[in-house]
Amino acid sequence: MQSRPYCGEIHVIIGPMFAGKTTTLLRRIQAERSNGRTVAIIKSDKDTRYGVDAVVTHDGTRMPCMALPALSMFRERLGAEAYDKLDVIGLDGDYLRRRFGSVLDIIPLANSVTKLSARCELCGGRAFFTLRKTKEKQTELIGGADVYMPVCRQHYIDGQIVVEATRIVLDMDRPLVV
Ligand SMILES: Nc1ncnc2c1ncn2[C@@H]1O[C@H](COP(=O)(O)OP(=O)(O)O)[C@@H](O)[C@H]1O
Ligand SMILES: Cc1cn([C@H]2C[C@H](O)[C@@H](COP(=O)(O)O)O2)c(=O)[nH]c1=O
Repeated sequence: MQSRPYCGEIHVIIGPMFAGKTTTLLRRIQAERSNGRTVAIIKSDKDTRYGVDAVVTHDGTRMPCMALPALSMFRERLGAEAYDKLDVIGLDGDYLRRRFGSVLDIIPLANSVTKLSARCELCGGRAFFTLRKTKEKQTELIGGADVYMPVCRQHYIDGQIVVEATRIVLDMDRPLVV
């Protein structure tokens, strides 16, 4: 009797910044390696925050990785047969709580989805969202605690009002260019 081909697993971890997505991933990798498995680590080459060729947590734990311009290139680099278990991590929402990147597209294909929370920097409660502290408006803005903070629902709403008011005031102070 022919055995069925192994068809792999996909596990997704989402959540706001500082929720421990990278920490969880690095722990899983460590556990897989301890079990004698070979693990490839891939990240977007846009993420240059704490180094180009390493995945780094916000508290400084790091592991070397391959940085690719598009994550879908991992098939070209490693071969479609090279993996049987895929752990994917990413932000589910941007600073305006809109879907971010393509991690949500993988959910219908996944075996498991874990949404982590961080600690709200304003009240210590569970933080589900990422607040941008600066006035930049573009969706993609690489940064860490200098630009972003995790917040609970209440402080997200309060924070958006404060950030928007600050933006208006700063824009009023800008010299008029004619
Ligand atoms: N407000 C916060 N809530 C939770 N963790 C925080 C916060 N600020 C800093 N950290 C640090 O960030 C670490 C999580 O970082 P990391 O795993 O890189 O998160 P993620 O990949 O989800 O952004 C925590 O272990 C903690 O040391
Ligand atoms: C909310 C938000 C985040 N980003 C960027 C900022 C960081 O470089 C990454 C998230 O990294 P983490 O490992 O989850 O901490 O994404 C962005 O470009 N736009 C946003 O709205």
